[in-house]
Amino acid sequence: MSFISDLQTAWAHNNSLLCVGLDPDLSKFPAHLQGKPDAIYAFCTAIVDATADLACAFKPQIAYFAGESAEAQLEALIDYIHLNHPQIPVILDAKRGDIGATAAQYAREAFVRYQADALTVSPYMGIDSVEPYLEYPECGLIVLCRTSNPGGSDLQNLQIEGGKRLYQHVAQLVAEKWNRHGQAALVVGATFPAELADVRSRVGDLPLLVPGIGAQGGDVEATVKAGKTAAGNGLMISSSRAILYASQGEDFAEAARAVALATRDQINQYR
Ligand SMILES: O=c1ccn([C@@H]2O[C@H](COP(=O)(O)O)[C@@H](O)[C@H]2O)c(=O)[nH]1
Repeated sequence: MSFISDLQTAWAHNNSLLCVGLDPDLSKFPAHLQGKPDAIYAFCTAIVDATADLACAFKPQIAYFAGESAEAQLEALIDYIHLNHPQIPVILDAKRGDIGATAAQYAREAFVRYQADALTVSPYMGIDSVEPYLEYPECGLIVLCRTSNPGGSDLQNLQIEGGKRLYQHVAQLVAEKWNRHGQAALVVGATFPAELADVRSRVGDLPLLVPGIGAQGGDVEATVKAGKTAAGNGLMISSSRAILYASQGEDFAEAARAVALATRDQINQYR
C-alpha cells in the first residue's frame, strides 16, 4: 500500500475530500482537559474518533506537539490512528527542508519514528534536499507550492524566466521531475482560488493539499471548483481550528464532528 492509494481509498470510502488538521493548542482546550499530563493525546484522539468516518486524511502539525515537548503524544496519536482507523492516512505537517544529509534524518523522523504516511516539505533548497524522501516511495511527499498565507506572495508569485511565476515553476517541477515514484502532491492554499485553478491546469490529477478554509476564510465553493479533477477528486481540503475548537466545552468532540460533517457535505456539493 502507498499514501496515494490509501488516499484514493479514503476519498471513495468516506466520500470525503476533507482533511482534518490536528493543531492542539492547550490554551483553547476544554477546562476538563486542562492540566492533564496527556491532554494533547486525549484531545486529539477524541477528535479523531469523532471525525474518522468524515475525513480523507488527518494532518497533525508538528509544531503544536514539539512546542509543548509532546512528541511522545504525537507518536502515540499516530499509532492510535493507524490501529483504530487504518483506512485514513496521516500527513505530518512539518514543512521540512535542508541539505540531503539532514533531510535523510527528517525522512527517518517522519516515516520511521512517527510512521507518518506523508510529509510536507519546502522545495526551496532543490532536488538534493528532497532526494532522501524519494527513498520512501510508498510515503507521500507534499511540496509547498502556493501557500495560503498572505506573505506567500512575496516569493511564490515572483516572475521568473518567460514571465512564469515561481509557484507555477514549482508545480511543474514537482509534477514532471520530482514525482518519479508517483508519491508527490502539492500544497496550494484555498485563499488563492485563481492560482489553485492554474496549478490544477499544470499538474494533471496530482493530489493537492489545500489549507485555508475555515479559520483563514477561504471560500469552499471556489476552492472545490478550482482544484478538483475531472473525476471530482484530487483534493485534501484541510481545516484545523474551525473543527477543533467548535466548542471549548465537554462537548468539543461532538461539536467538532458537526462542523466536519457540514464541511465535508459543503465540499461535496461542488464536486
Ligand atoms: O499554506 C499553508 C500550509 C500549511 N498550513 C497549515 O494548515 C493548518 C491550517 O490551520 P487552520 O486552523 O485551518 O487555519 C495549519 O496547521 C498550518 O500550519 C497553512 O495554513 N497554510
